[in-house]
Amino acid sequence: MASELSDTLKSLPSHHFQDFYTLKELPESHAWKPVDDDLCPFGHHDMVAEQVPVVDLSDPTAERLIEHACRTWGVFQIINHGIPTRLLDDIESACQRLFSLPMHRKLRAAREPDGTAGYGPAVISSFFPKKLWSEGFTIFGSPLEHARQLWPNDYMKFCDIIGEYKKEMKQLAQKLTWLMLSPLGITQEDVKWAGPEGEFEGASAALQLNSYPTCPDPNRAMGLAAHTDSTLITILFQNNIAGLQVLREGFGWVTVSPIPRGLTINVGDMLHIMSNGLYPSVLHRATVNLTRHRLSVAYLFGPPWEAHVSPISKVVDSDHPPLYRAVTLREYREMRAEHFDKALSLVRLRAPN
Ligand SMILES: C=C1C[C@]23C[C@H]1CC[C@H]2[C@@]12CCC[C@@](C)(C(=O)O1)[C@H]2[C@@H]3C(=O)O
Ligand SMILES: O=C(O)CCC(=O)C(=O)O
Ligand SMILES: [Fe+2]
Repeated sequence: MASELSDTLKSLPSHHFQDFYTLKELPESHAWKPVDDDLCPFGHHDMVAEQVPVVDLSDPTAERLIEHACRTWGVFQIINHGIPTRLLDDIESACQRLFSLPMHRKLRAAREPDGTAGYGPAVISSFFPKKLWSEGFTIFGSPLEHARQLWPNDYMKFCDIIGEYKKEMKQLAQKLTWLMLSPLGITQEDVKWAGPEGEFEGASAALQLNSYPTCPDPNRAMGLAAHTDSTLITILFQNNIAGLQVLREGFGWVTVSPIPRGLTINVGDMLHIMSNGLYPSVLHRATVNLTRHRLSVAYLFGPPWEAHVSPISKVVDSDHPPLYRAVTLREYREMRAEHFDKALSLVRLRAPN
C-alpha cells in the first residue's frame, strides 16, 4: 500500500490533493477570511425572503416561468422533470462510493497536471489565493479507464450508472435549451449547429461530480468559489443538503433550497452570448457544513466544440446591437483557463446601452 502511494505521488503534484477526511481543524491554506460580506458564506443576505424560482415542467405555463427566471435570475429549479428517482439515488450512491475510497485509490484516477478528466480539485482553484474545501471527479466521454483504476474488479457498475445518467441528462438538456430559447423567438432554423432536428448532435457534455466533506470551520471555508459555468446550461443535482448559492443582483447571495428529487438549472456563458445578454449567466458558489457531507452532480451541456456561438440574429436589431463576437467553446475554454472570470468581457464588443 505504502509503495503504491509513493509511486502515485512521484508523478503528481501531491500538494494539490488534500485528504479532508483526516483534518481536525481548518488549515491556514484553506481559511478564507470573511473580509467582506461577499466572502462570508453565511452573510445576512440569506434573510432576504428571495427564493430561486421553481418550475413544474408538467405545467403548461412552464415556458413563461422559465423565461422570467432566465431573465431575472439566470437559475431555476425544476420538478416533474421525468428523471427516474431510482437513477438519482444511483448517481448519489455512485458519488458516495467514489469519494469514500481511500486517497491512494482516488489518486489512481487523478487528473493529469494539464488534463481535464479525472479526480482532483476544481480547475478554478488556481485562480484563488486560498484552497477550496472540495474534491471533484470530471468525466468527458467514458469513465471506463478511470473506473478500472478505482475498482479493478468491479468497475462496470459505476460506468453503467454514469452512462445512463448522461443519456437522460442529454435529453433533458436538449428539451430545456429549447424551452429557454423559444420565448426569445429563437427556433431551430436560427441555430445552425443544433442540427436539422434541433437535436444538438455533437453537443459537448461533461459530468462533474463534486464532494464537500464535513468541515471543522465551515464559516471560514469555501466549497467552490464564485464562478459562472462556461456552458449553455448546467443541470445540477444536489443530495438534499443546502450549499449552492447564487448571486442575485441587488439582493446578494441566495441559497438554493434543495427540493427532494429537484434539479437546478443555470444559465452558462454560452447561452449568455447567444441571447445577447438577455439571459445573463449566473454567478454561483458552494458552501460547506460542519456535520453533513454534501455531494452534487453537474451535467455541463455546451455547443459542439468547434461551433461558432454568437448572438442569434432574432435578438439583435439596430436598437440591440450584438454585444459579443462569435466564439467557439474551444476558444472560450482556453480564454477561461487563462483569464477565468474576465473571459466573457474579453469577447464583448461594446458596453451595454
Ligand atoms: C466542461 C467543463 C466545464 C468546467 C471545465 C470543464 C470541466 C469541469 C467544469 C467545471 C466544473 C466545476 C466548476 C467549473 C468552473 C470548474 O472549475 O470545472 C467548471 C468548468 C467551466 O464551466 O468552465
Ligand atoms: O455543488 C454545487 O452546488 C455547485 C457545483 C458547481 O457549480 C459546478 O460543478 O459547476
Ligand atoms: Fe458551476
